[in-house]
Amino acid sequence: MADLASDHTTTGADTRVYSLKQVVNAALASGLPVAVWRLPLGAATHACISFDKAFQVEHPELENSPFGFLFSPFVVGEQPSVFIKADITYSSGTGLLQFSDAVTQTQKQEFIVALESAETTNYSWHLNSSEAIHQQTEAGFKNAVTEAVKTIEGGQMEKVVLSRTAAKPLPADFNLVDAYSLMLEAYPRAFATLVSVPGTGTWMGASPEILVTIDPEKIFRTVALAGTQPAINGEPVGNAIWRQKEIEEQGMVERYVLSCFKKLRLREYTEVGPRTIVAGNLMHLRTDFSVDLKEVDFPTLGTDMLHLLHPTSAVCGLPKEPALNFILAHEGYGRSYYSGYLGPVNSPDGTHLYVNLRCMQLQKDQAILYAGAGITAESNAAKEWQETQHKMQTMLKILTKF
Ligand SMILES: C=C(O[C@H]1C=CC=C(C(=O)O)[C@@H]1O)C(=O)O
Repeated sequence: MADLASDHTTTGADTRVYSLKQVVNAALASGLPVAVWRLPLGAATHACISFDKAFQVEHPELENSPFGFLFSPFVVGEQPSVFIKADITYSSGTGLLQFSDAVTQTQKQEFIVALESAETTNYSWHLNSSEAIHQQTEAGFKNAVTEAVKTIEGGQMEKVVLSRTAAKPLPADFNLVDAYSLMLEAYPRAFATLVSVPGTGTWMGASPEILVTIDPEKIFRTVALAGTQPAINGEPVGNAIWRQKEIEEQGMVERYVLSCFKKLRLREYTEVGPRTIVAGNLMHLRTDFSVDLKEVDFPTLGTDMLHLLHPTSAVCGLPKEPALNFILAHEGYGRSYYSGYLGPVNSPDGTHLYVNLRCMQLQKDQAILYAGAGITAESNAAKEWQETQHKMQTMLKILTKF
């Protein structure tokens, strides 16, 4: 282990090399909020830690935000949108920690002491203050799907995304950072996150769905993602055959993205797809949208699209309002941060907000897995239930590795 009594500068940088486990455990031991992320196909894992224990934002604004990590629920206002300001940053690429100018010498020294014992001890993660989560039964979920199909046939909406939870006991030797590392390996194409905030709780996930990203070259991106079928090992994605139901379901998400551009009177965008993509054990249809902000003068596009898009038709439905009301009335539980959004804002790699899918919430002794499925007039309740089971495999596979 590094010599902790010496060899660190008194300004921004600490010259010692740390492991991700040390950094996360030191944050947990110090009672601080921490977020960890790895971009799809990214080589390095990044983390940020805030000394502010409960920083909440009412209406996230991307353009003027300092560097930090945003964690927002499905229903804005039902849970807080948490912002983990990057007081301390870490990258596995260098193994170095960086302290922002806002960090005092005392805070820095205390954190360095916490790092000392952080490699070996298995610290407990931050828990949600109201741990009880209502479970949706198989019969309850299928009834909700049947009701949804009737409502769609009645013309009140075109599509609604219904979801459910499943509680799984944590294996005796479960370790938070080891689980995250297993997830990085298992899902190299996913946006892989671990967020742990005092009072808010701990979530881990491997999302396939961009909500809003703006890279350092000032390219804005979003996607329309929908339609699901199991990926067949070794089978080229080009051979995938999609039913009319999935094509229409994805088409609705695409139309919704286009309607948001239209609302903002933005015409200069690029649209590619839909194409088949692989996400873990599943395939989806995805259309990619991009806007070059160097050429289009629209400085607030990121924030404007974020608020228009969320919750997208991939997690809520179409039209948005009746679909949301249907979810709140029939889903039978609160989604909390599942199908909300999360990611770094104004990091050196830009802003990368993804939809919180293929995720689990870690309680003291169990994991709560979340998954949903898009319901249209063509939906069959048994198949939709099975689809949620397939989606839950993404996190289940990680739990069974212990
Ligand atoms: C709602 C989820 O997935 C969405 C994203 C892709 C495909 C979906 C679908 O085919 O239903 C969902 O809209 C989830 O993973 O819980």
